[in-house]
Amino acid sequence: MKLGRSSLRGPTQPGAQESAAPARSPPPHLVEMKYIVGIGGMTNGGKTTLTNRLLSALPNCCVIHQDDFFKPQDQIAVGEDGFKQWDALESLDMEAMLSTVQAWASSPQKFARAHGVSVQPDTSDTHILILEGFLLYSYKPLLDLYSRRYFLTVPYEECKWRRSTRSYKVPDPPGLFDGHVWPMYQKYKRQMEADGVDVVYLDGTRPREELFHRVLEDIQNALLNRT
Ligand SMILES: Nc1ncnc2c1ncn2[C@@H]1O[C@H](COP(=O)(O)OP(=O)(O)OP(=O)(O)O)[C@@H](O)[C@H]1O
Ligand SMILES: NC(=O)c1ccc[n+]([C@@H]2O[C@H](CO)[C@@H](O)[C@H]2O)c1
Repeated sequence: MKLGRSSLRGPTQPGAQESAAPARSPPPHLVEMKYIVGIGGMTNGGKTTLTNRLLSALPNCCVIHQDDFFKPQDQIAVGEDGFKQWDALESLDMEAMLSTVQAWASSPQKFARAHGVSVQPDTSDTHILILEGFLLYSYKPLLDLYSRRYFLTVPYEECKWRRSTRSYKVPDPPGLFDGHVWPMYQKYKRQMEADGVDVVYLDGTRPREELFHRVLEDIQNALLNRT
């Protein structure tokens, strides 16, 4: 199933636009609005922090974390840089991630219920899905599905320092940041820019609350204007 942006919206009543009457837009309260937001960007840019704040503020909002789609460790190749290629797109099962997004799109209500998200009756025509991850805009089949693509960045030194404070399921071996993580980040970002992907850059060194309010207001405006 190919999900274009337009196919993510439509009348809630099948056939509503098929009558012989002159084509008219259904009244706003009958239009189901599906809105996919990407919270992407570099490792330790603050994606999870921002995502969690948005989740608690937005109605009918589900999340899919890209990190949940890492392949098992024994399937991660060792590259020419001498490191296991955790930061390569091939280390993620992106087909499975796409299927999960499609499951949400085909029935956001069912998806929300299955994931313990309560659906608010007064806003039930609006459904939001946040995709959170470090390589959201490098997998072509997902690219057109986003209504908004955010991209968090922090300077090299800040990123390296934040990363050194974290412990991942598989701990970083010495030298991983400079030998693999940072070069891969630069490679994918360059490619994204060369492909002309339209992203909204966010400065991840700004205070958490500022980032949250900026993105929340942006999403709320887009929902109001249905853009
Ligand atoms: N706006 C901010 N200002 C300062 N520190 C922040 C900010 N946002 C997040 N942090 C801190 O930076 C670190 C990384 O944050 P977070 O886990 O949200 O990033 P991430 O992009 O999801 O990382 P990754 O996906 O690589 O694990 C955490 O220690 C977090 O507390
Ligand atoms: N979640 C994991 O299984 C895992 C294992 C090894 C490395 N990582 C790192 O996660 C970051 C993205 O959030 C990448 O920079 C990976 O290096 C994750």
